Amino acid sequence: MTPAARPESRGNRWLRLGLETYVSLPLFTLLLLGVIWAATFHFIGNERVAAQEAARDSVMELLDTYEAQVARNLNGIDQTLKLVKYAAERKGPTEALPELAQEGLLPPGMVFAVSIADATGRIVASSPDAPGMTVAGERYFTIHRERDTGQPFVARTARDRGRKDWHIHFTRRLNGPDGLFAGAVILEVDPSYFTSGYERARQGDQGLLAIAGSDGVMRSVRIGERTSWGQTVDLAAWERPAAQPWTSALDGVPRYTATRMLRTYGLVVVAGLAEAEQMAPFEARRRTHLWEAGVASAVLFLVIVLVWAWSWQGAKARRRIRRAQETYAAASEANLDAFFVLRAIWSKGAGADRRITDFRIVSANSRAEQITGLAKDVMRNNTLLQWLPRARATGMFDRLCAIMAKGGVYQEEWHNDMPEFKAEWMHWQVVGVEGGVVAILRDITESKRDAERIFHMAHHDALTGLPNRSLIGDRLEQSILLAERESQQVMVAFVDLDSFKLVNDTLGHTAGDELLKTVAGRMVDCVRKSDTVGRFGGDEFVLVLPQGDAGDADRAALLEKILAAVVRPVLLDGQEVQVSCSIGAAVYPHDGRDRDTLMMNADAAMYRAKELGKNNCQFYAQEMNASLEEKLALMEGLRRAVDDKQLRLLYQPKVDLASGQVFGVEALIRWQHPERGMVRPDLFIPLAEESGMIVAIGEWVLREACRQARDWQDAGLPPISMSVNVSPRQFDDRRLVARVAAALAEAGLEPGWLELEVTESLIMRDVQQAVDKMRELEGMGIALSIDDFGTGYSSLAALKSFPISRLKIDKSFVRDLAHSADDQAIARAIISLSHQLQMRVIAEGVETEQQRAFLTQYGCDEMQGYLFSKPVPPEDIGAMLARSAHDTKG
Ligand SMILES: Nc1nc2c(ncn2[C@@H]2O[C@@H]3COP(=O)(O)O[C@H]4[C@@H](O)[C@H](n5cnc6c(=O)[nH]c(N)nc65)O[C@@H]4COP(=O)(O)O[C@H]3[C@H]2O)c(=O)[nH]1
Repeated sequence: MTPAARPESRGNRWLRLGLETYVSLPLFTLLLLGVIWAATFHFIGNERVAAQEAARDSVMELLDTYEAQVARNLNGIDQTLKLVKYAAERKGPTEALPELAQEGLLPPGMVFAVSIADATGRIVASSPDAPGMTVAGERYFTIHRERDTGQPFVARTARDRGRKDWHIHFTRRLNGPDGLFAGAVILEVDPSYFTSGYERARQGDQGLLAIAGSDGVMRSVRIGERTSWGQTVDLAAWERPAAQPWTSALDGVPRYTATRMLRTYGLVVVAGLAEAEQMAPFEARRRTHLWEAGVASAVLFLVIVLVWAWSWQGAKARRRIRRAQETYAAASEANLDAFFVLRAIWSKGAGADRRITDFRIVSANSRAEQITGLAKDVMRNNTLLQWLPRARATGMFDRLCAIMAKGGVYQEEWHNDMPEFKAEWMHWQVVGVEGGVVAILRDITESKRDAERIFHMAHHDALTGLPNRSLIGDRLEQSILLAERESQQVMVAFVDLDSFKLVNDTLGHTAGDELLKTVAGRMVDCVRKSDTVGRFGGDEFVLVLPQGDAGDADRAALLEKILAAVVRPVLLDGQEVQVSCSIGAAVYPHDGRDRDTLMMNADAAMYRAKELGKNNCQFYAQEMNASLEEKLALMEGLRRAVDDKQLRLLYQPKVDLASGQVFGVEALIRWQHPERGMVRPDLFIPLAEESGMIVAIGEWVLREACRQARDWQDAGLPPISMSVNVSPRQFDDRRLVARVAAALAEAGLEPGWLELEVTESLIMRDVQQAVDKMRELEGMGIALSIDDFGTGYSSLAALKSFPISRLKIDKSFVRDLAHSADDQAIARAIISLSHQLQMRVIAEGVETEQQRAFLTQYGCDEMQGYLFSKPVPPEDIGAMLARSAHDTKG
């Protein structure tokens, strides 16, 4: 690994490239080949020069020898001519030859023929004999006759008439005693006589020996084994210095040639050596040298190719490594992670004694600088233990040694407590590499904090900061596991605030939130730190209380404490508010062995507490579940009831007390359950209200009731008012007015025949909102009445502002009217109040004559109850109205 690399300069790049073997080797090879071939050609050149030199020397040597030989021969011939001339001049031509022959002074007749011609050209004596021949026409005879040069004459090679063979004629003039021309001495010589000294061993097959006349005509030429004559040549050309071989017209063979003039005889001797033959040894050596250089080059080339291939592979591998290093350096610089490359420092010794004593920081990137606050150079001069003295104590050093020994990748999240690092949480990734480790470090403090924040948000309630549903579940599970291991108990308590909704609705959500926070704080104060108080949602809290071996009494005491804490008044917006709570508890392992069972049972117990009048706590008992299960089953069935047309409406007549006439009916719902038969509304309406299904059910009731009222009218029955109950959730529905209008429109019923009954507690939750909505309905022509009047806490002021046309005395006051003075007083008060507020008053649940009598006596306007009729199917009402109409007519 290398530290972050700076970009390499162009000069350095070329230098590095030049130093690469795969580049320098071919260059060196070219150089070497150049040297080999230059040396070879130089050597060959030298040898050529030497060979040419030798050839020139040889030809000169040959010429010297040949010249001497020819000169000797010519001198011999001339001596003979002179001798014959002398003898002929002294003794006469005929005497001279026999005398000389007798004395053995004539040359052998095989080679030479000697003749003497007289002044007329007739041969007068000859040896060997050639009688009757004349040479008067020969050129040499003419020359001698015309002039006495005192010199011999050499004629061209020719044939005599007397002799068939070709000869060279050497002649001298004969003078008479008077000094006048007396004839000529003629010596004929075979032309090959002058070239017989040709040595094959020395001159080869194409060597040349020749004698030419100064007239340029060859007297005798020998090339190899062949002798010829008579060719005319340009002697001036032949006389050139023998430096360069040249090609004569004789046979077209290039030769080194040399000539020399023999002035006495007017002859030129020529020696020549064929270039090809002279240079043959050199050519052989040249080929050998070229072959040797070629082989040496090939071997060199082969070796170099192998070395080059090897070095190219090496260079490629090095380039790959360099690129990897550059990439690593660039990547590590650009990386958001800190990189450290550490190389192990080993102790001296061998085998088991040898161990890692420290790590040297070889390389680090810029991010490492940021996370450590140390410059890279400072880090690189450090070892791990110098830099992090606590690395050994914290186990970091040993772990690095182990990773290096094992190899592979090791990673962990690490809560840092070393001041050398500027991050609280780090993610370490350590990779074991050859000779050390690479540590990659990432600052994860922010993400850790985010995760913690998210975890807290996901597991805690935003309002109170208490654990939420999911964390409560976890805590309960943990507590159960612990309790299981240690044979202990865990109590789960469901706490539901009573009347919280009322506070929320009357004082607003801010006050409601404040109340929840206060109550939560009080509950937390009541329990131990190890207990969990969580908010389940809305006004529901859950407590998880590991109990050890506490008994029922202890548990009850704790829950009572919580009840007391919650019920203490709370100051909200300067107003003192008091809420109670209902608590249901279930205990592990008795009431359930798992989380869900315990929760469900605690919930059931809480419902029982509610049923039992609130502000109390209940421990789970098995039978509670039965009603809960039934409730769940009913809820499930109710979902299908509307679609499956299982709902019915019964109608209970309302009677005018003064006239006894039916003036209206109240629509009362029934659920025709497929298995349970007719289910009463007080069993399922609260469930529908709780689940929200009341909105859909209420809409169905409205439409069905309006349709029925219209049907009766269409049947010609006297029009009556139709009362429909509106539940709190239905009343809160933003679209209530629209739904009512739609139901009326759909049925074609005039709004004046519809009356909506709302409960007293409903309109008292948010008086202003209720007034607004009621005014809207009233504006449409719909009548409104207050149901169950007397059970709530209506303020007179509020009551005055409602557009109400009728108050209904709750049947709980009617029931004991005969015996209870209180109920009588209440009934009287309600009647009186209604009248004062210009409202009509109706009593419900009238079963007896006494009740009717009392009500009539105190001015109650209308009544409704079994005394007149129970709720009945629509056809009964139809019959009832038909009857009433008939009676009236009658
Ligand atoms: N003991 C006795 N009871 C009498 C007498 N005369 C009438 N009743 C009963 O008193 C209840 C009067 O209705 P409610 O006070 O509005 O009380 C209703 C009403 O609050 C609710 N309810 C019924 N139908 C509907 C509906 O369509 N919508 C809504 N939201 N609630 C309904 O269910 C409650 C109970 O309804 P029901 O069981 O039909 O019970 C009816 C009726 O059958 C009598 O002389 N003696």
